[in-house]
Amino acid sequence: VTAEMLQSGEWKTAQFKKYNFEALGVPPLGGHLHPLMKVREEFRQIFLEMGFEEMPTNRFVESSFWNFDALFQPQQHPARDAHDTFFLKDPSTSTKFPAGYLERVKRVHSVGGYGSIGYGYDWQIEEAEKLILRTHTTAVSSAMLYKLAQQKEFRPAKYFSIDRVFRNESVDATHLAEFHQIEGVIADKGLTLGDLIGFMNTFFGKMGVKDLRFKPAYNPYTEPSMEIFSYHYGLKKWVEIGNSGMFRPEMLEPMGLDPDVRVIAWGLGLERPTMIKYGIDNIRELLGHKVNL
Ligand SMILES: COC[C@@H]1[C@H](c2ccc(C#Cc3ccccc3)cc2)[C@@H]2CN(C(=O)Nc3ccc(OC4CC4)cc3)C[C@@H](O)[C@@H](O)CN12
Repeated sequence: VTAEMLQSGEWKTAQFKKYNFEALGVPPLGGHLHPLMKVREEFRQIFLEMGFEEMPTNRFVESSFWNFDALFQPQQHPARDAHDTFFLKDPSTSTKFPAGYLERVKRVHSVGGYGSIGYGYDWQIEEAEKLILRTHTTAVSSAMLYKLAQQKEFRPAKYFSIDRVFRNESVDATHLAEFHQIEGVIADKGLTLGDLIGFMNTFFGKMGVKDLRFKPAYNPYTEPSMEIFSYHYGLKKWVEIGNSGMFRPEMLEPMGLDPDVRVIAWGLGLERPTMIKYGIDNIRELLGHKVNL
């Protein structure tokens, strides 16, 4: 029946075939999770079954204070300039920080403390107030550790996060201006580098990745730091699968954590394992053909 038939009255004399009530409707297309979200869920289950608590990473905008200064990353570090970081225009700053903590961060950057000589530069609050798109989820890890340090009684903690991070980098077939970072953090008294190495073997072992190798590396916020490698039998070569380290005292003690509290942490990306698992060799396929990069 059409609108014309109704208007003209033709519907009164039209011959219609018998309605077949047995006819099957068109089967609705089933939805499906995006490959990145399927792999995210696999990692989340591994963390949850190992007793980790998920961190609140549902805010992409971060202050430079929590993303860099709290992590003892100096204000003149190249990662903090507009070539690598997305700065917000409006609002451009946040000014709410815990006063005492901010003073201790300022001091440890400029004159040192807690056994450190610091960086010896004139730390500027204006730099710390700048709002950015977080460049790593470690910004949330620092806020969680600060909160842990405010507890009256220290208790060990295991946190994880899997969420988007943003870097103002040139994009190519395997790098985008944004990607997903997977991060794990374990805080306890007396943890050692051996515990970190052992835990990496256990964690990656749950994904069938064995025989890890660790290479000394540098991060502003961890000392020692190690890149993590695994032998890829398909590619017949060692591939980097993540980065790790022990958060520095210059990061932990200004928060108020006791000097004997050690925090081991590690991170990896979500895109690479997803592309390997699903045999995707161009990151554009991961984000749909519409993404003109
Ligand atoms: C700017 O790029 C950063 C991203 C991403 C990354 C790197 C470091 C961290 C970190 C950290 C960290 C360190 C110390 C303390 C806290 C966090 C997080 C993500 C991956 C890290 N990478 C990466 O994921 N590679 C990877 C991971 C897993 C994998 O297969 C699965 C095991 C089965 C295969 C490959 C290495 C490279 O892909 C690298 O080119 C891209 N990296």
